[in-house]
Amino acid sequence: MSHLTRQTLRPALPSWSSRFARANGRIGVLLVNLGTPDAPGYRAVRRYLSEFLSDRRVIEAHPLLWQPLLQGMILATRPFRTGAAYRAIWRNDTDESPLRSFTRAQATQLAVRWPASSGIVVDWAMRYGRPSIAERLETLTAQGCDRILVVPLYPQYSATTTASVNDAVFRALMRMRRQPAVRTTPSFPDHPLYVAAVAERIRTTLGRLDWTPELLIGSFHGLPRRYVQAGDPYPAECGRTMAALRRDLGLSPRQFPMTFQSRFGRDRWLEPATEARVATLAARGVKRLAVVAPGFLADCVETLEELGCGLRETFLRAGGERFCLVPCLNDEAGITALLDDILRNGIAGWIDGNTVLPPGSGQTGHVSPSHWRPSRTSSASAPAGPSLPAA
Ligand SMILES: C=CC1=C(C)c2cc3[nH]c(cc4nc(cc5[nH]c(cc1n2)c(C)c5CCC(=O)O)C(CCC(=O)O)=C4C)c(C)c3C=C
Ligand SMILES: [Fe+2]
Ligand SMILES: [Fe+2]
Repeated sequence: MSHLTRQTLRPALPSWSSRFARANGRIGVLLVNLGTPDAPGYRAVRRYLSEFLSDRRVIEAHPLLWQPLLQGMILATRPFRTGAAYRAIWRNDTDESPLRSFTRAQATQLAVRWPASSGIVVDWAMRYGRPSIAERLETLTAQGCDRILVVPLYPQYSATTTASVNDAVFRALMRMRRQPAVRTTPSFPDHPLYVAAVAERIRTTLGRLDWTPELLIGSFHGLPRRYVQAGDPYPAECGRTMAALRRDLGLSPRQFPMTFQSRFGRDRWLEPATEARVATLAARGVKRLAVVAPGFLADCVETLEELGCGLRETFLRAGGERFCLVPCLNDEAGITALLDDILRNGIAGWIDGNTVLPPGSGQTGHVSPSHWRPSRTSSASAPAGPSLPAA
């Protein structure tokens, strides 16, 4: 049974010694979100946007055509507008963007369930900006992680997000002589714990209001339509999330429609567009509106500024009277339970119960207690929904 030996508690080794004296046999878990600038000023935002919008998964144009446009006109102007949006939501207490604070908090809370003494090291990274995926993979391997689970924090798969994270991981591995074994986790658009956590967030938030929304909108980040025509399953996965949430909340598509926000550039993007739909609803006499953004696991500039400020203003200006933005899961207990389940599924065969198996032990091992597997149908239950008028 020596191969089942539990990892002993070891403090992180100082970097000079870890290079030479590796504590092998650990499992690394790397949570990855999109990324965010280091500061809301022009230079930091420009640097971030330049990295983000140079990703060929995000902008599918030939660099010879795209780079002159990006480095010229777009990065000369866009950072002012984007920087103003970040300034409006910047956390002055910690001097960072909410996305970074919440992503760190999600990793910290998961690490409480899986402390270093379990043989599992939980860490986090950003696809664009810092901490980078390459840097955190180096750190994890230096801490003795010879198996690494990468968890892209996107419930719905898109090549622009999930695949881009995986690209960056494997690009970083290309520079390593001694690579860890790596697994990446699939999207989870109707994972019961995800659906239950978002539905609960909606119920609690709307339950605290002293008014009743006439309509709840589910707004997802948009995507150019041609990416979908080329095979990106993103809108279908958003649809699965909406179907599961509607089931859980007992709402119809009319009471809880799906929209897409954040058009960028001249291409046609997914429709209906959140902003246009909200303006139309207000013009048709809807006075009380609630919005939730289920595709974002953490509040960020897209939710807090674009929806919480911009969309609110659009609605009120067009005749709306009450507006509520449901917060993302952020650091709620529900997200820790979800990430814990994703982790357990992801490392199946690498641990037995809560004991880390040594690499190459040939043990299948098992983890409990997850019963979720990616599927086309949700098994979410259907407790009472928020009180919205009938469709
Ligand atoms: C062509 C451009 C873009 C595509 C495609 C795209 C897809 C996409 N993005 C997210 C999640 C987030 N995007 C965020 C910000 C953001 N996104 C774009 C452009 C595209 N996104 C830009 C230019 C920006 C910066 C803000 C702005 O200038 O408008 C964020 C917020 C990050 C933060 O720090 O708060 C998130 C999160 C998804 C899920 C997605 C595809 C499905
Ligand atoms: Fe985006
Ligand atoms: Fe946006």
